[in-house]
Amino acid sequence: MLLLPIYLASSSPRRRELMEQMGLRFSVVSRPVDETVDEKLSPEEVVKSLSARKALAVSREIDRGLVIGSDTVVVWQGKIMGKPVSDADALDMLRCLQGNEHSVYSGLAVIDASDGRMVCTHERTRVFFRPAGDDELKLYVNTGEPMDKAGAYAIQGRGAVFVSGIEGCYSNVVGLPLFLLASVLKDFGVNVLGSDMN
Ligand SMILES: Cc1cn([C@H]2C[C@H](O)[C@@H](COP(=O)(O)OP(=O)(O)OP(=O)(O)O)O2)c(=O)[nH]c1=O
Repeated sequence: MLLLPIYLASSSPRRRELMEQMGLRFSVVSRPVDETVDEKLSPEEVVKSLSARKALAVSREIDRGLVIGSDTVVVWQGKIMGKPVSDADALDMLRCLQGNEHSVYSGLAVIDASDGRMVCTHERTRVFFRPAGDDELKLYVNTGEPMDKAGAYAIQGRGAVFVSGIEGCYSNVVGLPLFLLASVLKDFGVNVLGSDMN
């Protein structure tokens, strides 16, 4: 039987590493998408909509295979934070997050390119930051790590020094909820732990 190719529709090195952690054979194919969203959408609607757009942009170009798209945002007191646009923006985000709890939402869209069937879902993780002063936050911004991360931190990097705890899925915070991905892939006939592994 021909194995179904799997495509990760993402330019994120974190998502690629998380996919590798699952032992899946896959290709990375990322296409630019319009990331503007209606401000009235809830966080889960935002991440699901953007995940679907990313996966669709790739699935349109192929005849066969499963395409995975994902999007991650940080939500603090109802405010959706994407990636910071400047160091000052990163510092503003971190000032909000320190000493507080926030949620990380990741969307997950999987499309079977052969028939267009799509499963689109999301996961939420609560994250708790200890209090931190401006001196420390500025030092962190100066590392450069916050710049391509939603909410201006990386739990898998030095940003971990601020994280006093989480409730929920860890890989969801890094950018791809792996237990959810495994469960959705099963719906499409791919068993991550099974002998039919790609
Ligand atoms: C909160 C958090 C986010 N992130 C990252 C994951 C995502 O790469 C990024 C959120 O940006 P996204 O827009 O979700 O993804 P991306 O632009 O990096 O990649 P693509 O759209 O091509 O898939 O933030 C971390 O790496 N660690 C964290 O702790």
